[in-house]
Amino acid sequence: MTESKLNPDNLTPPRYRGSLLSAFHNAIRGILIAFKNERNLQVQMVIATVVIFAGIVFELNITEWAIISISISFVIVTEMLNTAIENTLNRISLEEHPLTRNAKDVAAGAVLISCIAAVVIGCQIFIPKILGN
Ligand SMILES: Nc1ncnc2c1ncn2[C@@H]1O[C@H](COP(=O)(O)OP(=O)(O)OP(=O)(O)O)[C@@H](O)[C@H]1O
Repeated sequence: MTESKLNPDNLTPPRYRGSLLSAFHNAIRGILIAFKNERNLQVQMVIATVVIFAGIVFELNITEWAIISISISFVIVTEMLNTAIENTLNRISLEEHPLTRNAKDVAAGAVLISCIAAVVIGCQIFIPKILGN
């Protein structure tokens, strides 16, 4: 389908429009594909599991669990968006290009910021508990 034939009020090409159920199925597929193919996501999930286990051991309160949950989700979401951006750029062209480099580096930078924030939050929550304060 050419771009000119797309309805500006609904930019999804007709052949990809589906039910709510198929949208949910596609989203689950996206999550599974990302976790299967992205080593960084697998490492982040291992770290998240350790953090959740530590949260149980140190008996985090409801607010601390909320902050930890948001931090873990933030890292996973930025990593998945980074993967989506990388895939899109690679689909457009595998040729070296400074704009592709910038786009990939900016996306990777977003992941780095989310990881640093998660580490800082983890330290703020767990260090006082480890030190027994
Ligand atoms: N087509 C390209 N043109 C220019 N630079 C590129 C291109 N593809 C990748 N790069 C550079 O190489 C880096 C790594 O890109 P790549 O697509 O291999 O990501 P990756 O190593 O799989 O990253 P991640 O670990 O986040 O999945 C990019 O951040 C960018 O600096």
